[in-house]
Amino acid sequence: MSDDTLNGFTPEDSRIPRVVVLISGGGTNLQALIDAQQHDELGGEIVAVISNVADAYGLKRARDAGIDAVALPHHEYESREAFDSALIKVVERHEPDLVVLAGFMRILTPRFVQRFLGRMINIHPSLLPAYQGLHTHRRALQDGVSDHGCSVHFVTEELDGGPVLVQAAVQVTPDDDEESLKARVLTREHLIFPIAVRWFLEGRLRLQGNQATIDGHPLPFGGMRLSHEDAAEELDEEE
Ligand SMILES: Nc1nc2c(c(=O)[nH]1)N[C@@H](CN(C=O)c1ccc(C(=O)N[C@@H](CCC(=O)O)C(=O)O)cc1)CN2
Ligand SMILES: NCC(=O)N[C@@H]1O[C@H](COP(=O)([O-])[O-])[C@@H](O)[C@H]1O
Repeated sequence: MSDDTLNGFTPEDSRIPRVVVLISGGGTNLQALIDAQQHDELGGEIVAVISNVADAYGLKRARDAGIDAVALPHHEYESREAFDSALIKVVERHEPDLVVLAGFMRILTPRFVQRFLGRMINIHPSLLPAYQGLHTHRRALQDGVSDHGCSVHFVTEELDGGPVLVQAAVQVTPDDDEESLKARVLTREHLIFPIAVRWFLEGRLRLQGNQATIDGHPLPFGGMRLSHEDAAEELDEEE
C-alpha cells in the first residue's frame, strides 16, 4: 500500500468505498451516518458496525439497517493488546477504506492506530485541543467556558491529539447543565460527522505527518469550523 494511500483515500469510479464503524453505546452518531448513507450523502457504504459492548443499542441500529453488527466485548480479553489484535482481525475482514470511531470508548494501542493511520477518524465532544479525554461537558461547565462544541479528527497514538478536520461550536448558556449541553453538542456532531466522512471518501482529506490537508492545502489549526448553516448547505449540495 503506497504512502499516499496510507495517508488518505483515493476514490475509484468502479467501487463503492467501504466504511467500518466502531461504537460502544447508543449510536446516535452511527444513526446519523446510516441516515446520510440512505440519502446518498455519505459517499460510501457502512459494511460493518463493531462494538466493544455487547448490548450497545447501536448494534440494534446497525441490524435494523441491514448492516453486519459484531459484538467484541473487550472484557473477554486478558489485555488491551489482545483485544486490539482481535479487533484488527474483525475490522480487516471487512476490508475498510475508512474506520470511523463513533462513540467508541476504548483507548487504541499504537499497533491498532498504525494499522489504520490516515484512514481512521473520531468524533470528540469538545473543541479540541480543549478537553481531550472524558467528561468533556462537565469539565467545560466547571471551567465556565462560553464556547464549547465538537471535533472530528484523524486518530493518532496521542489520545484525541490527532489533526482536527472539522469543528462545530455552541454557546454555553447560564442555565446549561451537563445534559442540556451534551444534547446541544450532539446535534452538531450529527451534522459534521457525515460531512467529514464524505469529504474523506471523496479523497479530499489526507494526513501528512501530523498535519491534515483538504484538497492538498493544510487545514487550519482546529480544522474547518462549520456553522449550522454551513453544514446544512453542505448536506443540501448533495441532494
Ligand atoms: N489511540 C487513540 N485511541 C482512541 C482515540 C485516539 O485519539 N487515539 N480516540 C478515542 C475516543 N475518545 C474520545 O474521543 C476516548 C475514548 C475512551 C477514553 C478512555 O479513557 N477510555 C477508557 C475506558 C473508559 C470507559 O470505558 O468509560 C480506557 O480505554 O481505558 C478516552 C477518550 C478512542 N480511542
Ligand atoms: N471520547 C469519546 C466520546 O466521548 N465520544 C462521544 O460519545 C458520544 C457517543 O454518542 P452516540 O453513541 O449516541 O453516538 C458522542 O457525544 C461522542 O462525541
